[in-house]
Amino acid sequence: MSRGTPRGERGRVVARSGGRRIPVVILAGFLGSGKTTLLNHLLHRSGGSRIGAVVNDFGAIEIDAMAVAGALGDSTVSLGNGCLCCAVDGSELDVYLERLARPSVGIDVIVIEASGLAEPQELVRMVLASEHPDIVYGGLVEVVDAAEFDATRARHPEIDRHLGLADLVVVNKVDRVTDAPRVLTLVRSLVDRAAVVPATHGRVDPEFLFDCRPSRERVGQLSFDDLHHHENDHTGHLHAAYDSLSFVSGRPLDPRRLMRFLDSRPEGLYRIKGYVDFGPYDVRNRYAVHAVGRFLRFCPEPWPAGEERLTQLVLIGAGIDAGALREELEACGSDDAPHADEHGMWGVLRYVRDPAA
Ligand SMILES: Nc1nc2c(ncn2[C@@H]2O[C@H](COP(=O)(O)OP(=O)(O)OP(=O)(O)O)[C@@H](O)[C@H]2O)c(=O)[nH]1
Repeated sequence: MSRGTPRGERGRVVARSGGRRIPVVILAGFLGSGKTTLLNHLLHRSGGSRIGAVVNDFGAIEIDAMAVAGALGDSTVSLGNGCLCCAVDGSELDVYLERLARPSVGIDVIVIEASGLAEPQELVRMVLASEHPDIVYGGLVEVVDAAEFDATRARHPEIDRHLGLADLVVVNKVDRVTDAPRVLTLVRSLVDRAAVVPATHGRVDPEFLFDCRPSRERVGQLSFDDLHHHENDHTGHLHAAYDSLSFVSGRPLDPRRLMRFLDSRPEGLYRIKGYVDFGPYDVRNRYAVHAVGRFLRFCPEPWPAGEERLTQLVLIGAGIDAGALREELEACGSDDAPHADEHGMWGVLRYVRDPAA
C-alpha cells in the first residue's frame, strides 16, 4: 500500500478500555498550499467532533474555533522550534500526543499540521513508532496548491514522492486556475491510489479525514443509522458533489473476496466505513472498516450482545457506479461453508495493527 510505510503497520486495533483509539491525521503540503486554511475549515465544520491540533504556528489558527473544538491549552500544542521534523525523536511527539489524548480532554481526532518543509514520511514514521496506547495513525493528507503546482514541482521534485505516500490529496486553490482538470489529472497520475479531491479554501468534507460525531450525541457506539444519517446531515452541501451507497447484508462476507474488492476499488471511491461480518472466519468479532482513499484499516471488536450480525457499509465517492459496486459487494458473500479455512483472514489482518489486542 505504501512505499514508505509497511502495509501491515498502517492500522491498529482501535480499542482502549471503554473507548476507541484516537486517530492521528498528518496534514502536509508545501509552503502556502493551504494547510492552515484547511485546518481552520475542519475546526469549523467538524460538527460535534473535538479536534486536537499540533501546529507550528499559533498565529494563523482561528483560536475561537479551536476553543470550540477543545479546551484551549489542553488541545493545542505549539512547537516552539517551528518544525515537527526537528522534534528530537518519537518520544517528544509522544509528549504532545499524550497531552491531547488525555481522556479529560475528550478529543476525537488529532491533526498534526506539518511545517511546509517537513518530510511527511518522517512524520508518518514518528506517529507509527509512537508507543502511546490510545492513539492510532489515521493517514496522510497532502495539500497542493493547484495554481503553483507546476512551479512547485520544478522547485521541489520531491513533491512527487510525497504525493505517492499520501492517502488523500487535496488539490486546493482551484479557484485560481483555469485548467483545473489538467492539474487534477496530473496529480492523479502521481498518486498511488490516494483519493484526489479538488477544493477551494480547504473546504473538504471532514468525513474524508475522520469519522465525525453525529450532531446529536448518543451514548455508546454509533449505530448504522447514525453513520448513514450523518452522510446527509450537517455537511449537506459538501455531499452534493458525491454519491453514496449503503450496503447491508445478513450474509457473512468472505475475507479474500472482500480484500480483492478493496484492492481494486475504483479511484473515485473516496470513503468506506461501517462494519463487516466475516461469519465463521471470526465468530466473536465484527470488523469496523475505515478507508479513505487508499488508506485502509480494520478494527475487530466483539459483537455487542444481542446485536444482529450484519455487514453494514457506507461507500462515498464521485462518479462511482453504485449499482455495480453493490453487485460486487454482494459477490463478496461467503459460500455457506460451516468452517473457515485457516488462512482466509490473513489479507484482512494485514490491516489490523495488533490482532491480539
Ligand atoms: N485564492 C485562494 N487562496 C487560498 C485558498 N486556500 C488558501 N488560500 C490562501 O493562501 C494563503 C496560504 O494559505 P495557508 O492556509 O496559510 O497555507 P499553509 O499551507 O498553512 O502555509 P504555510 O504554513 O506557510 O506552509 C493564505 O493567504 C490563504 O488565505 C484557496 O483555495 N484559494
